[in-house]
Amino acid sequence: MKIDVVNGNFFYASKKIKSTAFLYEQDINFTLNSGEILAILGPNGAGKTTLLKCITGLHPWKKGQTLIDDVELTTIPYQTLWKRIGYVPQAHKMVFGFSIEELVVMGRAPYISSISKPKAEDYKLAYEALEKVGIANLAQKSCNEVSGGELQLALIARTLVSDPQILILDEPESHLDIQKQVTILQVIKRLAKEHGISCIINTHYPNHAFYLADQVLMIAKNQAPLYGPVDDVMTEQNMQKYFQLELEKIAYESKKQLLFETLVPTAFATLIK
Ligand SMILES: Nc1ncnc2c1ncn2[C@@H]1O[C@H](COP(=O)(O)OP(=O)(O)OP(=O)(O)O)[C@@H](O)[C@H]1O
Repeated sequence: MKIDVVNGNFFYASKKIKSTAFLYEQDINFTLNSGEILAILGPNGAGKTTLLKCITGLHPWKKGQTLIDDVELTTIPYQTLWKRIGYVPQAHKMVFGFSIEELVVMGRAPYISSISKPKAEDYKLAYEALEKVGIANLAQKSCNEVSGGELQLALIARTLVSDPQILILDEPESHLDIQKQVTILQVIKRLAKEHGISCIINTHYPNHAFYLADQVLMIAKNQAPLYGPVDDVMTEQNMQKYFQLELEKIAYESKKQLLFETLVPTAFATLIK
């Protein structure tokens, strides 16, 4: 599915917070086609999580709009919308009284009527989703007995089980060991490239944007949002400006073929000395 954000901007306002200063220095605009991956990068507090919530309508835009296949998101019925969108929030260690399998089956909710129970087919799909993220062996464990990373993988499986056409992930790799990070990145890339799912991912790892993304949206306080193809946006100059950190781009080559690029903080060199 195609997602457009057109002139989007937002501010938090409540009885306590009177300010109506926009969070983003300039309005957010981007287009993401079916099967494309957009990585959102930015320092802590730049507004990445807020942006995902605005894109999905969880926080209504104060200005601008989200279009799904050219239809204004707010006009799409709630249940139809959440069959299309899978949203994986940042993982927190939550206390659930459920097993991992039950947690994942709950992802089928948009397909199950409020008076029915999940059927054998729903459990089969849940098991397949758990296999996809590599934790089918934990199906019968209680959510309280697994690690933060394992719970994160279960939350991703819960999203996959509803067969979304758009996948929105808020720092899905943040609690995962390096092997599981690679698994998750491979799963996301496969879902996009083989199943045509459009993915938006918040990440603190520039390397993951290099590996995964077709496009990058870079945001930071008091900086205009930058949006475009990975190589155009993720330059040493832009990273320094948006993250206040000097980085050097290094190419990883094999047999004179560029396999991927990585950004290394130059400060590491002085730490080693
Ligand atoms: N519910 C809220 N009410 C008021 N302000 C909020 C609320 N949630 C977030 N903020 C503020 O909005 C700004 C952006 O927060 P957000 O969580 O979107 O940033 P982020 O880029 O996702 O950060 P991080 O990388 O640390 O997860 C921050 O200054 C934050 O303090």
